[in-house]
Amino acid sequence: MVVLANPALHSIPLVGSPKHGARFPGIPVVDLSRPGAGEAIVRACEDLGFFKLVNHGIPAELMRRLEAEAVKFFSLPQVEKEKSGPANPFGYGDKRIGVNGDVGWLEYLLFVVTSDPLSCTSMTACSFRSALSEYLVAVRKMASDVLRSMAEGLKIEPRDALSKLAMDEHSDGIIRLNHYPPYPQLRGLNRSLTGFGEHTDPQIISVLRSNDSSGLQISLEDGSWVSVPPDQASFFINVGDCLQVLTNGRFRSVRHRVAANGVKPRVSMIYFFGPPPAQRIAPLPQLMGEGKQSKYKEFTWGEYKKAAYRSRLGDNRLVQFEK
Ligand SMILES: C=C1C[C@]23C[C@@]1(O)CC[C@H]2[C@@]12CC[C@H](O)[C@@](C)(C(=O)O1)[C@H]2[C@@H]3C(=O)O
Ligand SMILES: O=C(O)CCC(=O)C(=O)O
Ligand SMILES: [Fe+2]
Repeated sequence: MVVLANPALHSIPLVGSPKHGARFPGIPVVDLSRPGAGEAIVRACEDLGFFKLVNHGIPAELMRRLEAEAVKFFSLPQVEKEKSGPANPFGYGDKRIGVNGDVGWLEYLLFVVTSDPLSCTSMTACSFRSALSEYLVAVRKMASDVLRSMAEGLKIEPRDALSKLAMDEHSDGIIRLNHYPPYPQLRGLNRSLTGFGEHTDPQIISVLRSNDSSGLQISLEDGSWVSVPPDQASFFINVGDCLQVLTNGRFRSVRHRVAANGVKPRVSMIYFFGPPPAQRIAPLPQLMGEGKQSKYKEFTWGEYKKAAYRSRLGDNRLVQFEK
């Protein structure tokens, strides 16, 4: 493993660019406004656990406003930003991800989404809070549409079987704003710095939007990595560990990572939709044929999350819950 010998970087590993697999047909694109969206979502979640969403109905202005507020925050002097930290796990974080020794070339803000989104961000400016609050409301509505459409594609009733887990008033939502700063010393090296190391997201789905800077990569079933071309007008949806369990392994919780190219800063915003802490996570009975056994032991989201927060970023967190 190559690491940059700069103590300020906490030995952040370098990553090369993935070679495009000749047989990879590209990231699936789902048009949420079209009648066949449900089937397309199911196909993408089975094949990759990941897809790009277009015609999602979220005004570009909402995304641009939140991005501009995030950029304004990340441009503050370090001492100012650190007044909102350290992330434990919520707040401002710099290079350290979680509390178990993971590091990456990024800084971030992590907030819990409460039923009153404004109260969770008392540490940020008023304009930031209102941009965030409007964004959260819009993304919630869109994620609910995506999960309903997914249920339709899976042919399960009721159609809110999935969306109600993510949209309940006690659902455990998190919003994360990531900033991967430039790193001029990388120029000419043809390498990137690990921005966010490889991992799966523990929740049901994650809804990601970024600026037009590359870096996100996903892992295919054969273990190879492919780059996701950025698209600031679209959203990217990740299947998380919970959704893999809810579908008894039919959907793939996608392994992904971010390689910080060091040239153009990347700014991303990810809304993680988790179920309520007391929610039992088990395959949906509607998806279990007669006599079919669950591949997983029973657990609640609260139990899973506790175990997840004790793990390292790259660990396979589901393995200890497999039968
Ligand atoms: C190393 C860690 C950071 C993380 C909590 C964990 O112990 C393992 C899961 C990590 C992750 C990945 C997806 C999301 O970014 C995140 C907020 C989450 O729910 O699980 C992070 C956690 C974090 O940064 O606190
Ligand atoms: O910043 C990104 O583009 C993705 C980060 C990510 O995967 C995460 O925060 O869980
Ligand atoms: Fe992630």
